[in-house]
Amino acid sequence: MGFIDKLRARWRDADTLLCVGLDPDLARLPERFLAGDALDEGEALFGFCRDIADATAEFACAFKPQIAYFAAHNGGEAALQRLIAHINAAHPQVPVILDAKRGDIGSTAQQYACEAFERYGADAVTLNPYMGRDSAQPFLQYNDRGCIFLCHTSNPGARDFQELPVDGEPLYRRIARTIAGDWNADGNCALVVGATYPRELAEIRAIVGDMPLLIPGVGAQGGDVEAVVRNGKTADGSGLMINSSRGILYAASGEGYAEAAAQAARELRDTINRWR
Ligand SMILES: O=C(O)c1cc(=O)[nH]c(=O)n1[C@@H]1O[C@H](COP(=O)(O)O)[C@@H](O)[C@H]1O
Repeated sequence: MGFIDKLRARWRDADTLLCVGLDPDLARLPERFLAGDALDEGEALFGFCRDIADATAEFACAFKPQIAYFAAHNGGEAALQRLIAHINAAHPQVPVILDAKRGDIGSTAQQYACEAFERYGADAVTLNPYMGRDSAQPFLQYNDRGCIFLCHTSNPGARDFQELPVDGEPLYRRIARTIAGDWNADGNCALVVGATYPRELAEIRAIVGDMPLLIPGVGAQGGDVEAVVRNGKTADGSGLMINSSRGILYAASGEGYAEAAAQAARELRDTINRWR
């Protein structure tokens, strides 16, 4: 089953629009992962994220590991590979989005696509559309996998370029229109829209029909869940992967970290569902 169908099945069967972000910051891991003289960074990253994934899977429509938190450390990439293999085996109904924000000339993009889909076995990957259609093509041609393009990001600097006028409309609208109308021939595209820009979210939803939207920025970045759901949902009350990373991962710092993460995930799922 392709990414978009897997996601739609998960929305329906588990009644959740919550995406659990796996951004393991070594400095914030519970004590038990940091004990001993010779810290095995890869083992710590894997063990923590496995526990979080197992505790939160029932509330998740997707998992989103952020590659930088792994690649920054010795053994981190092997840990990420093990983590995605674990999720695919233990929670095969929950799609995995590799958050890598890739984008380069075609020949290099081909290698990045191989990394995301073959090496890591991800169902989808986040991509930067800045370099244009040919930079996206190596990813798009894996038509059973999801290509999730940055459209209007959650950070303050999103305004620097993404809102500049292009032929009378802001660039983020042009990106939404081009991807929905041209790049999505195989129906495997989605867009990233920050929760911190709910007005722009409504505009983008109006352009892209029922294309799935990945929405980071609730919780730690201050995005409002009610505004996101009201402005971003599709007619059937789905269409969204609302991500929370730090708000779930670090709900507690001591031994109860997995239970606290599950509780935070359950609460956010319920809050999202209240507004659907
Ligand atoms: O593509 C992303 O996931 C992303 C896009 C964006 O515009 N803003 C954004 O915060 N993200 C990612 O979403 C996650 C947000 O984490 P929290 O703020 O801790 O929930 C991080 O992994 C970011 O890298």
